[in-house]
Amino acid sequence: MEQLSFQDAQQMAEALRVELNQYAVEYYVNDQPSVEDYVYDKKYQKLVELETEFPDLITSDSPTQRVGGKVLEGFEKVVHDTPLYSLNDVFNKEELFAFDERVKKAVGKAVSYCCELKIDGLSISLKYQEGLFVQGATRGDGSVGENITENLKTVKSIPLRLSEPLSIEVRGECYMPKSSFVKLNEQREENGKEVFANPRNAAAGSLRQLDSKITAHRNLSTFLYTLADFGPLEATTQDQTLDELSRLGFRTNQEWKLCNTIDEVWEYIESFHEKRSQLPYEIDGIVVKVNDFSLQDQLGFTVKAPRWAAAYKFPPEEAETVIEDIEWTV
Ligand SMILES: NC(=O)c1cc2c(=O)c3cc(F)ccc3oc2nc1N
Repeated sequence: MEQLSFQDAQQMAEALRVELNQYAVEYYVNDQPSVEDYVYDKKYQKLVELETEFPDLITSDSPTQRVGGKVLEGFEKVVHDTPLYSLNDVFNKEELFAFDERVKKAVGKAVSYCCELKIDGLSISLKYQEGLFVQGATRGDGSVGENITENLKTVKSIPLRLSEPLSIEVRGECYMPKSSFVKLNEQREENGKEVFANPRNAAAGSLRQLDSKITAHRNLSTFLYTLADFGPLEATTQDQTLDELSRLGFRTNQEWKLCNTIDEVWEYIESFHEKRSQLPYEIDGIVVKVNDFSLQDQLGFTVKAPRWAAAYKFPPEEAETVIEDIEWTV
């Protein structure tokens, strides 16, 4: 390549970064790629050449920073600014309706609920300073988690830079798609390694890697659902929050539904109980949340969980009964 001035290289690198990050949002966040892989790969290679020749060009949001870096000795602890609570489970229609009765009694009126698929992954917390991803952590015990920033940087659906220079904290679920889980276990079986029992364990094992280069190959994804530190954002309901997260470049699960009665909630639950096995990711139920934040504040939390939410749990999916090829003695 002809000798480039630093300024020219800097302009080219910035343009390539913007273009490549946009392609990545289309592919990994919106599942709607606009270019073929080879177009991405060629431009990516060009950026790698520029960054190799001019290392000072490398920025924290460059797509080249997603391949994983140094191997850690261990994970630092992270004290969460606000706790990551767990959810109260309900297991049948009666318990769900009893939850609704408690809510109506406490707030003195019927409320709308935002219903979301309950993704069977790991809770994560992501912090951004002036729009840049600065820290990712596990839930841990709810108050103290592990700093897994290096690993989460390799998760392609997590934006390294937001569409606005905001300082916020968001929370959601990191999971492994069913198809990636099957492929990973096939590889492990071929290499004589122990297979993972389910996608949740596979995701957990992939996020607990001290070598983020391994995490980078596990094809993890995310669905974000909560703003923990709103910064300047003013969402006042859960459905607005989901729209805001999406606008900022986060991957959100689009199956959510605003239900104005508990009967609608029940219909939604029944519909997804049927569709569950066709989803490309595992869910273990439906999360039912009082939609209005002022009502959530009125309801508050118990020691371990919000009073304004319930997790309707599905029974464990019947494992496909695989009849092994029985070796018939000849
Ligand atoms: N697994 C999930 O897909 C999921 C999980 C939670 C929570 O764990 C959760 C915990 C809280 F204290 C409050 C809201 C929550 O909302 C949630 N929403 C979701 N969609």
